[in-house]
Amino acid sequence: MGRRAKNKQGPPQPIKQGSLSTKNGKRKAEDEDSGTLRPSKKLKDVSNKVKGDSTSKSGTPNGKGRPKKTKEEKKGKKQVHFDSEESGSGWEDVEDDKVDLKVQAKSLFHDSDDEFPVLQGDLEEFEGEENGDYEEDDDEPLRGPTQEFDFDSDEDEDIQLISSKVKKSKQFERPTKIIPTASVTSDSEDSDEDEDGKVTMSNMEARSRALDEAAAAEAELDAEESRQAALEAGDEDIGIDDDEEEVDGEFRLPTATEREEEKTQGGPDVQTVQQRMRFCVRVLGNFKNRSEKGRPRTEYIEQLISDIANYYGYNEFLAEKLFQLFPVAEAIEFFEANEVPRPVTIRTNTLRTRRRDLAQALINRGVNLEPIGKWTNVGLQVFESSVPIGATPEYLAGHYMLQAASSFLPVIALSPQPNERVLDMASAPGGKTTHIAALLQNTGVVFVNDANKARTKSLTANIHRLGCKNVVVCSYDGREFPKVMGGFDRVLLDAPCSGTGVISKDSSVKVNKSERDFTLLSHLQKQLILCAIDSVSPESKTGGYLVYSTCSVTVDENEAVVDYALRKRPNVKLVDTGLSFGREGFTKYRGKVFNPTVSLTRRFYPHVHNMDGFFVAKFKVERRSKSNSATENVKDTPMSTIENEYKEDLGFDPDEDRDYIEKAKRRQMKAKGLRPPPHKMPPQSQESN
Ligand SMILES: C[S@@+](CC[C@H](N)C(=O)[O-])C[C@H]1O[C@@H](n2cnc3c(N)ncnc32)[C@H](O)[C@@H]1O
Repeated sequence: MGRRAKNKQGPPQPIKQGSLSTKNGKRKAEDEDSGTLRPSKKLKDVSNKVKGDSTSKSGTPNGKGRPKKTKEEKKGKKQVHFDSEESGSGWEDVEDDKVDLKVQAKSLFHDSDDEFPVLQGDLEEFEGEENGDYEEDDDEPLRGPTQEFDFDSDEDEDIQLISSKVKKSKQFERPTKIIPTASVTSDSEDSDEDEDGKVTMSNMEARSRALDEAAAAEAELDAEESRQAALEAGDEDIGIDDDEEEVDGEFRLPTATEREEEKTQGGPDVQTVQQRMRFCVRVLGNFKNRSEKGRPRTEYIEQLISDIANYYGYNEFLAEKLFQLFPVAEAIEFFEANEVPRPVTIRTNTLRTRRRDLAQALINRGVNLEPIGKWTNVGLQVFESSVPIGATPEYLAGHYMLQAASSFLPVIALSPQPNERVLDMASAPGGKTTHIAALLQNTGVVFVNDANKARTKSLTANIHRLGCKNVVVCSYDGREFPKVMGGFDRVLLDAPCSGTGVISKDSSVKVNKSERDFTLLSHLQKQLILCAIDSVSPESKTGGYLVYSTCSVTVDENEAVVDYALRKRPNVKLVDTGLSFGREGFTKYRGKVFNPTVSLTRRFYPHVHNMDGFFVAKFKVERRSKSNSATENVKDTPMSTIENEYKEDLGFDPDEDRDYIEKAKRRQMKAKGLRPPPHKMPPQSQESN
């Protein structure tokens, strides 16, 4: 067994243990119908990391990230409430003049912040309350801290202290926090043990946090270690207890005929699938010693992917795509983590208040919260609340934004400076926009754009609620933006994506994405990134940066796009994101080799960081030298030309398409009883004639 395997970090815990699972797969439905719980313990033992409170997984059949009522809730215990309305899958109603992508892309995209759009319909509840007072504050915003990194601040401890005083009598369970980094852990100021080393009421909080952090750092090391081991050995001994062998007993991989038979009988039962997954993971962990003679590795992998798809409710294509991102055992952890909601987090709006004051105000209302971690000085993690967190007077007064922790990352990487001119190219519903405006302290200007006009309504509402006064909202296709204006100090492209990082919030992704969707998305992202680069001013005195981000974990939407941009724009280079944690981007993936600097990009995973899956890349845009000015400015280039630039990479062959169109036209004419014109010979054949 791997040294660390015995000691592994627990799973990313949900806000309240026991309110898990957004399963919508077939197995889930069966479980619920039969009233039995999904017996996941065995699997968790295999991964030896994901040890969530499986017995309490009651699950929700519809997914959409809304946890089903837990036993605690039914008994009347408190839970976190959201009153914010969930928006649609996004990107509906985009003008259809670019039929090629826009039409096809409808409903392809996923918006990382869709879960927390502007509050609607709850205002009446608070009429005549503090709300009015806050409105007066609009013209005199409180200026909060503008730096994201403030490691000297003792604010975290203060908030914890306030929080712990209020919580004393409540006996709250302490779920695992969002995972901080090893570097943060080593810096930790929380080792404030009493001199005699005793645990006291005053140091308990800090000690438990320090333990969480140490465990988190350990988890990151574990993952790294197993990745390295897998790469080096070409085999993945994932450290399963040897006595597990006995539990497997005589279990063996079914033959192709047996699998066919199984299908005709309506598929295997959930126990069989579970046992088989566990078995395959074990065999693949030490293939030389555990595999059956004559059965190749691919057979085990095929079986495992098919069972994962079945068990977790994915289509096989996506199950395989996601499986391929990780070593075998870690893949299971990833799929498991997608069954658990991520922690509820809020971002303090420093234009209106300070985090300490906000924390105090919410604690007074019965909200149990803590600072997210040292990497942000504006984030709070909400554990429990007796009030709807999306409808408190503080929320309505714009003191905070309900925002996933991962969504802070691109803005931290962007690091806008006061008085700069910033573009947020795909911005609705505005989680990152309002964060940018706050970091600019309402100075400079933020142009915020979204191709979907309907979505700019919630964007505008958020901008007003949070008191951002330096924002100009517009609605263009981002691919046209360089033609509209340019010269920005910094640009954020939080690109439309497949949402494979936010499956715990929107489980429909599990079944509604096909290979073609990923091709189209990658195509659009490549077009957008070039336009985003060309919107940055290389002359900027303070900036000249682009941040590209997605809430997806696939390589096609991330490293492949970044690598493409590096090839097409020799005047840009990747730079450090400034984020103190996250895994390095892939520089090699399934036979593709990317620019080595792609390792500067960062990946975030639910099973590692207890955040939504996310990707962040930061570019520095430099002046074009004469030698590289061959690549025209997208701004001055017609869209048709820009699209042609992608031809070779995207596998679209216009000549081939022309032929298909021609054939289709001829068929149509024949069907109408018309005689099609004689078939035109392709130029080459004519020449050879
Ligand atoms: C991931 S979401 C952005 C989330 C936003 N940055 C936030 O933090 O709230 C992607 C957005 O891109 C928009 N979008 C899709 N295609 C676009 C295009 N061609 N140009 C500009 N925006 C586009 C979608 O309408 C969607 O709102």
